[in-house]
Amino acid sequence: MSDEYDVVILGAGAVAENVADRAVQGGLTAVLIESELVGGECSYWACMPSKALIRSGAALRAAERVPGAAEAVSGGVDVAAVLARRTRIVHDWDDSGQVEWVHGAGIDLVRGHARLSGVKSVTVTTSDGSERSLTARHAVVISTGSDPLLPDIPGLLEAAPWTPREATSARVPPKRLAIIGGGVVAVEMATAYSSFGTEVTVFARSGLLPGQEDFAREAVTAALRDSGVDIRRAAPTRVERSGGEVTVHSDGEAVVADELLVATGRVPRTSDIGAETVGLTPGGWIDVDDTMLVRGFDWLYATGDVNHRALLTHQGKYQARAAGDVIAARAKGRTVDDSPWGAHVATADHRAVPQVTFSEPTVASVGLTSDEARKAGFDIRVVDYDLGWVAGASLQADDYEGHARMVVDEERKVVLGVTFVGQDVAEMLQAATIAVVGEVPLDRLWHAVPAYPTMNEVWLRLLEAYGRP
Ligand SMILES: Cc1cc2nc3c(=O)[nH]c(=O)nc-3n(C[C@H](O)[C@H](O)[C@H](O)COP(=O)(O)OP(=O)(O)OC[C@H]3O[C@@H](n4cnc5c(N)ncnc54)[C@H](O)[C@@H]3O)c2cc1C
Ligand SMILES: NC(=O)c1ccc[n+]([C@@H]2O[C@H](COP(=O)([O-])OP(=O)(O)OC[C@H]3O[C@@H](n4cnc5c(N)ncnc54)[C@H](O)[C@@H]3O)[C@@H](O)[C@H]2O)c1
Repeated sequence: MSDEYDVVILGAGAVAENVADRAVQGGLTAVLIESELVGGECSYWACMPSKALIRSGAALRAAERVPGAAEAVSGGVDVAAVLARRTRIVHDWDDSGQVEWVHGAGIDLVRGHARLSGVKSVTVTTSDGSERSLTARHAVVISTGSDPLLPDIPGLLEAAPWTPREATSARVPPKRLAIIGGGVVAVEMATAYSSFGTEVTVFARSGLLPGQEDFAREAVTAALRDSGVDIRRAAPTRVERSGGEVTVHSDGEAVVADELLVATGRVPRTSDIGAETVGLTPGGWIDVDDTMLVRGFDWLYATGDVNHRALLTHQGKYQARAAGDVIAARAKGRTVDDSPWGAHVATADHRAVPQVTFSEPTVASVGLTSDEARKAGFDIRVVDYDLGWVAGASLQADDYEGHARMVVDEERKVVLGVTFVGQDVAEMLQAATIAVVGEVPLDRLWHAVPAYPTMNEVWLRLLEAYGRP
């Protein structure tokens, strides 16, 4: 293996893999450096295992809502089978399949901890303590992801709390689980663990899913409470562990649990990457332009969680495609298209980020919420429709409950954002993303006919509710 590559990439998560792939397809050589598992957080401790923990409960409840199938449901989820499926989905935390893909794609892989060591220079410390220097001819890419944020609560660290890693890789569910945080991780893990019969208490100081439309937040909160989850709008003030039990103090009350999950956000994995050797601040998020070039550099890029643009795998991979392509274009002297929505920029990060929270009901949203659109100065009209009134939804489940909202830019008559809440709405999101990114005028959307009887007919109802422009 050479010590000089066109592109040297710190990390080999899903995002880094895509940078390398695009760079190689653009005619460059690339090496990934990984200290843990190739595939990163998403494959082994985040997106994939968390959804595996949720899916069985969702499938069971979907069956219970359809007479004819409901009668065949004779119990709750088989927890051992759910956990076994989760373990299969993460390949028992073995990355050999991903390593095979890396080699098949013509990418080199070095195992070890990578640190920047000057301009276009990276030093790798391998597991036996030896060091190896790698030099980049064109670009170095930081794709080291993020770590869980542990808030400064007295007693928290001593109580050995779970981070999302322990929650998604647990071999046995606890009888009682307390969760600090009200974001996506907290909501999804409360959904999963309550389906296992665990008694769940959530401490969410700003309520659940801040940043989402209020109707979505309320629907998820009500449904979790209905399924027995204790949701408290409070921040813990003190935590203590004694033996097998952990006590969380808040508002003069104490909640006792067997495990405590901290899901209060993320910090950048940049404290030990040699950031100081190139003038960056260790432990800080890395500020990039729309081509993922770190501001102030012409050879250093940052993609994925570490640049703090949108902490989602799909957005990170989108940034990676832009970065891999632009690195190749710059290296080969080809034309760079960095105008908005060009081939070499991640414009969608600003106003068209899709996200699905796999709760019950599921929340699928893209673009601006009504609040965000107003704050951004748009003249908007908000169009709401009850998903339960759509014929396709009434077939999907008896007494289907759900809601759809479309936020319209009145000046240009285009969709700025969409939120769906309900069972099985995740797969409906891509149409909304296309409408938002494509800035499809409403009068043209009328010609995008949804098939009958599917839940996508909500598009027709939203357009009718808006009125033909
Ligand atoms: C519980 C949970 C569920 C989630 N679910 C979803 C979801 O459903 N959908 C979604 O889109 N997003 C989800 N996310 C977010 C998603 O996991 C992240 O956005 C994504 O993993 C970021 O990818 P990345 O490649 O930037 O970082 P990572 O996946 O963290 O990859 C970084 C890699 O770099 C390696 N590394 C770090 N430092 C070094 C170093 N110095 N030297 C060598 N290697 C290094 C790490 O070992 C790691 O493999 C979830 C997050 C959590 C916590
Ligand atoms: N399905 C998905 O797309 C998915 C799933 C999981 C995670 N993710 C991503 O992973 C990232 C991390 O998720 P997350 O849920 O950890 O972070 P988050 O930033 O989404 O939510 C953190 C929450 O914790 C609350 N909080 C912070 N400190 C607190 C305290 N001391 N006491 C009580 N509450 C406190 C905040 O108010 C906030 O609601 C997010 O960016 C998310 O988008 C995505």
